[in-house]
Amino acid sequence: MATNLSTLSPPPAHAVLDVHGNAAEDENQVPPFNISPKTLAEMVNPKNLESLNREGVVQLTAALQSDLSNGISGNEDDLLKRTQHFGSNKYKRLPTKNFLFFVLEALKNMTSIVLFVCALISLGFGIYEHGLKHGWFDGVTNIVAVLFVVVVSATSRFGFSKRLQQLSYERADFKVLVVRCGRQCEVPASEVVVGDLVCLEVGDQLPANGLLLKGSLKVEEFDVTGESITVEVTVGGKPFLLSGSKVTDGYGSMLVTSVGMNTDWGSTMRAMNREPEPHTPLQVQFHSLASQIGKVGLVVAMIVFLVLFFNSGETKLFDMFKTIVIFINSAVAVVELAIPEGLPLAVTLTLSHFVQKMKQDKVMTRKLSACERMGEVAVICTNKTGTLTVSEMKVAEFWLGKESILDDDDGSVKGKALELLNEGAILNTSSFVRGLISEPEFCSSPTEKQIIAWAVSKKCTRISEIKRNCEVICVEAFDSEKKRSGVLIRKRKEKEIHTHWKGAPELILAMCSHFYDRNGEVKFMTDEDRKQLEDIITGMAKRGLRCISFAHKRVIEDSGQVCSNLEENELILLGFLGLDNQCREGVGEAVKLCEAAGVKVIMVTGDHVHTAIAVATQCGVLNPQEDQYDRVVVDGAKFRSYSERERMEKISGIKVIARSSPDDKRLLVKSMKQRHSPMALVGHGALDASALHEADVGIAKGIHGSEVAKESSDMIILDDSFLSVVNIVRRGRSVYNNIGKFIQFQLTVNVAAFVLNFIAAVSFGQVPLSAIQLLWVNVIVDTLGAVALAREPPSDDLMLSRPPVNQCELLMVGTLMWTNLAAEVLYQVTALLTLLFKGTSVFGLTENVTHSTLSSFVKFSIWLT
Ligand SMILES: Nc1ncnc2c1ncn2[C@@H]1O[C@H](COP(=O)(O)OP(=O)(O)OP(=O)(O)O)[C@@H](O)[C@H]1O
Ligand SMILES: [Ca+2]
Repeated sequence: MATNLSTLSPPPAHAVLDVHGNAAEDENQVPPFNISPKTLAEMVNPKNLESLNREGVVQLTAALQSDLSNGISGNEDDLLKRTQHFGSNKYKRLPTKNFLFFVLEALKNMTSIVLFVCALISLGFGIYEHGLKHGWFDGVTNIVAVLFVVVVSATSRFGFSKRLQQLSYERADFKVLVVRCGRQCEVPASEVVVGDLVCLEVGDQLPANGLLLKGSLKVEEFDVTGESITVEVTVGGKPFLLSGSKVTDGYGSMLVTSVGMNTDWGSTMRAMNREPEPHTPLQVQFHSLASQIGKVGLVVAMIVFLVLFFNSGETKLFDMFKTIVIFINSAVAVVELAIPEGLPLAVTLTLSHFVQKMKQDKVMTRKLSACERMGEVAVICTNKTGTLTVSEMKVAEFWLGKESILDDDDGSVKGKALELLNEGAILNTSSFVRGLISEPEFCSSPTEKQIIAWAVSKKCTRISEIKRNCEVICVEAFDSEKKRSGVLIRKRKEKEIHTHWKGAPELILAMCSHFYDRNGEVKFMTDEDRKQLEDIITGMAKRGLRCISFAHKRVIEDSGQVCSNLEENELILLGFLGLDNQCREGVGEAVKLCEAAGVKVIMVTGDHVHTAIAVATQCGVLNPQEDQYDRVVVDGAKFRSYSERERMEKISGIKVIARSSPDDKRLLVKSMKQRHSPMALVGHGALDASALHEADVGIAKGIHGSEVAKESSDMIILDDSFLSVVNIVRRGRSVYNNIGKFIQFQLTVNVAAFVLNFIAAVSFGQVPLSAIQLLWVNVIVDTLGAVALAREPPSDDLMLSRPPVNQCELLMVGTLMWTNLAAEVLYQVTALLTLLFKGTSVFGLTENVTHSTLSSFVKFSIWLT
């Protein structure tokens, strides 16, 4: 999109209008704002142009005690005053569920209720039979035991819900670039106040409602139904910007007019908060497994009850009733133990532990189910710059036309070529300077940062001077799709207008008809020249460099009217920069580890094919001995042109996609889905958002990722490193591993206790493990066991020579596990039954036999953990 800045009447730098004549006399007396939050809110949403025109942007800025170029003063008093008057950019959240909620939840459980009622009845019997003094004991112990169980289970669930809450707090806050007191600084979105100037570029998310002051943008808004619509926002047209929208093109700055609950986004967020976190697939499966087992348990419990009842031979009504209560108690306990509620809980705990651990490893989890899916991932698709390689680049080569220029012979370059190149480098960028003028710090993509730093290092360049002399009329922002950026500038001193382009070298070269030579002369580009220039580009790429090409053209002013579009033909080539980008330390090993673990790594990069091959070889993604490049490396354009069938055929071989556009990532995700290979995708740009969203696990980069990409992702790697991705895979596998172990443990205990009680009841007419005892075992198994297993750290052999986890396999749990389980149960039941039936004769046990049975059983269970 070409953005025309010339048509906008530039607002005065300092608005001195005192609209309300309300000057502060006393320094300490905070002058109030004479405009209400309500008026402001209603001006922007619904987009009320009339009311805005009545007020006027300049006057409005002044009324908000802000400045069109310097922003608000931003000191503590100022910020406080603003939040007091206009509110803060925070959203009221639903009160968190308190502990009592979880206690009630646990009490609502059918088993708890039955046991509680049984305990009450047994208290009644006790007192009736033995009098208050001696009869209360049994009943009260039972009641206390039930309550204790309830409290323990409520505590663990309460803790988990708090952790999840914390997670969503962190998620909602992102960094925003604002101008305060003339300086650009990053603040969390929640600290943006009314009156702030916010700088916006492609990929940003709007933190509040406001008005566009400079530049022009395309934003993606959400209408009431949640559909996204693209809206053009211009200063002269409709300058309204709504909180929560995403910037898809252009750049500019906005004045914040409403924050927090005064924006629509506020209500959206509130609605979002209300939705409970949906269960992950594993949790859902285990819930249904638990309830199915519960049903089986119920049937068996009925049988146990009937057997017990008919064996008891009670005839007196009172005794019969009493026995029934005891039996119901036992039967319920059997069911309780049979139900593996521990399974869903174990998954929940394992996942929450995962989230915590990942946070320590600089990974933020936005979606719980992603933790599970990471264990299944068979393909990791990653970009190159900053993930496989370090994020800093270095200018390694500089070519002026066909001549390579070494650092120390700058002086030998004649003419204006170098000056023009520097101009292009400094003005043709969306980056901004942060910090003090004396120690500038550039904030932008690694590429732009390096280009500017290189230009600044040239003796003849002074940023401030160039910026003062040149006015930017029109811009075309860089994105991965277009792979180039351009500006139209007016030089005030020389009264000249120039177009500057920079971008991927083949693209720029194709737009050029002339080039500069070392003597500063402009020469026509013959076919032979063109061929030589192409060879230079290929040569740089083969040395592993990212190549950026620069071109310019002087535009003839046609009756004083400058066209607002950037010219794309007959440009003069200025030169090439080659940026060196080293691999990250340890990436080679990490890629190897993935290979050993059966996870394929695909590198998708916007760079030249040869650059991609060179870097991929360095990082170990390509193996120069084995790989035939024509099979494993594919150009983005070619990949896009494949028919669906062709793509499916070739995709298993592809390891590198070069000169890719964001669309390729989406195609890749789609094809992998069709092949049922779970994939994780690492992305950063705003245009990667849909691919990130569609991938099984979308991973956004924390440092160089755009807000939109982060918003669409499942996880964010805060250090941008590929090593973190591998780390998540390892943890994801450990989730399955721990859960697998837990299933085995829980089922063994359940089945053993179940069988034991059943056999004893049928043949003995009595259950060895009483209801309360079983309840204890249940707590230990379900809760403590889950906690213990969830914390098991991942080991390296989870990665080595092991294929990715397959979810179906886990649940059918392999034959090995069933044999293990059967053997374990058989062993336990035999041992315990021997103890129970023959305890007195064989081991000479005289004590309460059931007591030792219980303790042996508990020991078995704990030992299993
Ligand atoms: N800021 C920029 N201005 C102009 N051209 C650029 C800029 N950044 C990159 N390029 C050119 O565009 C090409 C693709 O860059 P792009 O940023 O799209 O890659 P990418 O998809 O992010 O790849 P990677 O995985 O390596 O990060 C580069 O090879 C370079 O020639
Ligand atoms: Ca249970």
